[in-house]
Amino acid sequence: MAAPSAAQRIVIENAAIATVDANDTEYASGYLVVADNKIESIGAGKAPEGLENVVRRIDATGHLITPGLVNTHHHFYQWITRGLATDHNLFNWLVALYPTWSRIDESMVRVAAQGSLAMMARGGVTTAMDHHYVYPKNSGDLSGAIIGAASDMGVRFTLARGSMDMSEKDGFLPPDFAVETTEGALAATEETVKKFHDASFDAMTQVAVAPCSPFSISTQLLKQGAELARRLGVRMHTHGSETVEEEKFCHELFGMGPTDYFESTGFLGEDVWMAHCVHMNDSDIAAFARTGTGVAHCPSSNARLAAGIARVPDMLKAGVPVGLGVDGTASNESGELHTELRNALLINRLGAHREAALNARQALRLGTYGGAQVLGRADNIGSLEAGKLADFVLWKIDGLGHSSIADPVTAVVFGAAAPVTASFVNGRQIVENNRLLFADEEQIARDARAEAQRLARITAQS
Ligand SMILES: Nc1nc2[nH]c(O)nc2c(=O)[nH]1
Repeated sequence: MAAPSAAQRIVIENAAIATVDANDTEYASGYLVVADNKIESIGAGKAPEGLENVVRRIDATGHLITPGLVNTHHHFYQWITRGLATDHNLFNWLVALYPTWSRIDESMVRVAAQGSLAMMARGGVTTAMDHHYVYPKNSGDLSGAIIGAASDMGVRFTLARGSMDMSEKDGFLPPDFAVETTEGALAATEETVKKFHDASFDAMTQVAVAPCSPFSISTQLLKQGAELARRLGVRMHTHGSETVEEEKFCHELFGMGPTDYFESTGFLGEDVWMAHCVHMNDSDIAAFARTGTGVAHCPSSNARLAAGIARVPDMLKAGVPVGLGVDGTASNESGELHTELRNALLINRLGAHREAALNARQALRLGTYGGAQVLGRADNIGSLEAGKLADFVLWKIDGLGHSSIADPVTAVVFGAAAPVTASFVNGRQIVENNRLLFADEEQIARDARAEAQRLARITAQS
């Protein structure tokens, strides 16, 4: 029998390190040793001597190393419908955009996924997710195109296979032509999980069951979606409590608020994370804490759509797992996650808790470990600890934007978006000096423009 090949090591030294472990351990000058796709050791000072099979040494002087950022809510297809309906609230924004979104096809979705992923990855995202809920008839293999784009770029990825089965004719929001049948959506979701979901420790692709929102889905889809997810052992995701209009809709149709409605369908639990959660009262937050339901906090999108300010400090105090989300880029045109750390901190300080709402380290935790928690991956990513997967970022903090800020974490969270000198996923470098190593940004930009124009033309002709 052939001897197992020895692990290949990468040694990184002389960096400030924020591990985001349970004790928030930090090193003013430390080292990180990667062996194959895992962190082998991490600590203060220089790396241990005598390591074998060291294939690369990096002198990270002038950098902060953090866990890779984890994005917990997005809609990639919206990359080709950015900058539209810019002065709308959620409901009239959705009504304005559904007719365009209902005309997407596989080629458009592939390019939109590449654009969304590229924008995040070059800014330090190592784990991404896409809540894709628009599946027009005969539009091709949309889920396959999205997953292929993430895999090509080397980004760890969760596809939340979304669905909508209720429309205007039922008194719901989407136009009739934009929705699937309940049975069709459930069958396609099951097929997607069986084809793509990987449950292993170092999985690069996972799939979640993700009916869209209370005003676009039936109670049956929520209940059967929850049953399906639990039968297959995968996570569940949806939008909830985003706006006052949604709250009113739920009270009028279901006789209760969104959180009680979700709980009545089985759609709360440790295996669920929900986007937005802006309009939550004390009992809603307590229900999330009691059931272990996670939250994807999307501060920029909530501001763009005038939704409100989520009560993140109260959620954290109650023990609710909270991560950060870019949200779709039709409601957050920047498409970056690293700026959401700063926006989460600043926007939450406009709420009841003022300057005590969040600090820099809590913001970093939301964007890393918190994200890993809500995606169900806190055992393998989200903090820098021996045995965890080697997903991490080297932020350059000795340049113009940051060198005069003494504290490295404050520099990265409060300061301008810090340049990413290197980003690693699963022990493999995917970004160097803010450039993607496995994608051509200029080509993606050209393709995205062409596909955005093609979609606008098709919509105008329909
Ligand atoms: N911010 C967003 N909220 C949503 N609700 C829903 O049903 N779709 C969306 C969306 O695309 N963005």
